[in-house]
Amino acid sequence: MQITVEHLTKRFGAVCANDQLSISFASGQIHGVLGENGAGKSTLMKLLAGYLRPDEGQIRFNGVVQRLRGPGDALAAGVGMVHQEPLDIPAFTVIENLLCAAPPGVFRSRRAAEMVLRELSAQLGFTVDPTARIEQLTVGQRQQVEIMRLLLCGAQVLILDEPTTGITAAQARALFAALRQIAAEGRTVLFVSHKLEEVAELCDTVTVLRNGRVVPPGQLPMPQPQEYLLSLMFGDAGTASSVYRPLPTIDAPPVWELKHVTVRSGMLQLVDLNHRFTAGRIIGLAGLDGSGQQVLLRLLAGQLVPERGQVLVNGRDLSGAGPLVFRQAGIEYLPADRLHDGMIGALSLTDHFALLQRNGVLIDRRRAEELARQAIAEYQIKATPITPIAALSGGNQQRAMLALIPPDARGILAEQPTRGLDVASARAIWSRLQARRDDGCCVVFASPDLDEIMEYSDEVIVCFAGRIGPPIPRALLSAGRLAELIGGVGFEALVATA
Ligand SMILES: Nc1ncnc2c1ncn2[C@@H]1O[C@H](COP(=O)(O)OP(=O)(O)OP(=O)(O)O)[C@@H](O)[C@H]1O
Repeated sequence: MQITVEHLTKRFGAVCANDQLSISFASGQIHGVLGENGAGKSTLMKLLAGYLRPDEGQIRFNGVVQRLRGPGDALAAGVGMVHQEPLDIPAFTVIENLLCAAPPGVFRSRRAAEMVLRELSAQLGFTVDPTARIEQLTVGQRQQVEIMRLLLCGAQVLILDEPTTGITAAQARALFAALRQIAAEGRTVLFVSHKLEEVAELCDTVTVLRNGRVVPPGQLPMPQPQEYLLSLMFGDAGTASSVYRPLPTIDAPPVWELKHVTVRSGMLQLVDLNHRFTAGRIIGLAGLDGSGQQVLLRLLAGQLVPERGQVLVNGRDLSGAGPLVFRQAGIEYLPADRLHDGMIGALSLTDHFALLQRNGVLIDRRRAEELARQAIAEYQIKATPITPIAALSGGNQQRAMLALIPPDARGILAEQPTRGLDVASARAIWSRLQARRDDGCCVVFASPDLDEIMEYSDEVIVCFAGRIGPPIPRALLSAGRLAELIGGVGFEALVATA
């Protein structure tokens, strides 16, 4: 199905998120949509998928003008969208999600649905068990469920908003192969991303958005030179060099110390951990999805209680204490899922500062607003103090979450700190995290992106199949060696020499 938009415009108050866009996406192809955070990509996709209504302009599917009243209309017309944060029901199984979202009459019975799902999953090379509960799945598997749900509901156009965010390299490969198959069958794929390499690898065309407009006006065939696309996306900022600042050598005390700790989360158990996480360091946790990084982060945040052993925070034994006690001890946790676990989407930055006030039952609203204004200026957040957090772009949400960390924090735990962010926003986040490190904070982060691990860590800890390796100084590690360790090659020898 061909999608065409003409003079499409969407405003949010004073912000013109899509400004007179005119583009056409041909069927049977994969179309990349590139742009920095806040460029207007998600807005365009939500207009096409019926989640938003345009202020001006037209949307045509196969030449027919559409008046979409909601996502149901768009899907009935053949357009489905996979969101950055999957829109599934975690407590339901895969098959229950499929059944409750499908229009009436699509599946004859639960068994029929299960059979169709298994077939499609095998055909697309996915690894989804129809009887598993969504909350037990990885982000990558949840995305696979969403894609299959939309295809089974008849989508001829698949929109994917930052689909490789938070999934493993293997899942990304499976996704790309599936998308190529889907396009080869004549469907249209719109692939929204910040990652140039992915667009270069996968897409037949690219459309670059900047400040709500298409630059240059119209679609470009792929391949295009990377430098050219970067300059379209960011202007001069895109070609600036990395913000990595090496670490001065220091002899600092540990923020966290683990002594013979054993901890379990679901099926995964980390046994006999003995690690020190030193102040003034950035420590990257590398590993395949589900190798133990998240369990370790949650242990260090007080969200998981050890079965055995001691967790010392700034020298105090906090084994068995909960997250509140850890926060009071100066530990902050930045979850990957900013909107569900990190902040409250319906509340503004002012509301969040009000929630953090520690002065009894009275809220000093004026003070909260003042702090929100300061944070907006200092962290360059594109929002007002009263904009709901959910309305901010991913990069602005992440800046807001960082701005909420109190200045006296001693340890910051960041799960995928630049998840879904473009190059410029990622650099901004990293220069903030480095500033925190320079102030003596210990920053521990997990990322599926090996380049990010290599670029920003002072020390790297490899997690492999529930085992946590010793810290390796970044200077002693090459990208190739890291990739091998993540796959288990040489991991035993590394642990043995520690
Ligand atoms: N519901 C909303 N209310 C107010 N402003 C909004 C809303 N949705 C988007 N915006 C604003 O519109 C602009 C474009 O946002 P959009 O989410 O489309 O950008 P994006 O390119 O998808 O960014 P990202 O890559 O971070 O997801 C941003 O300035 C954003 O803050």
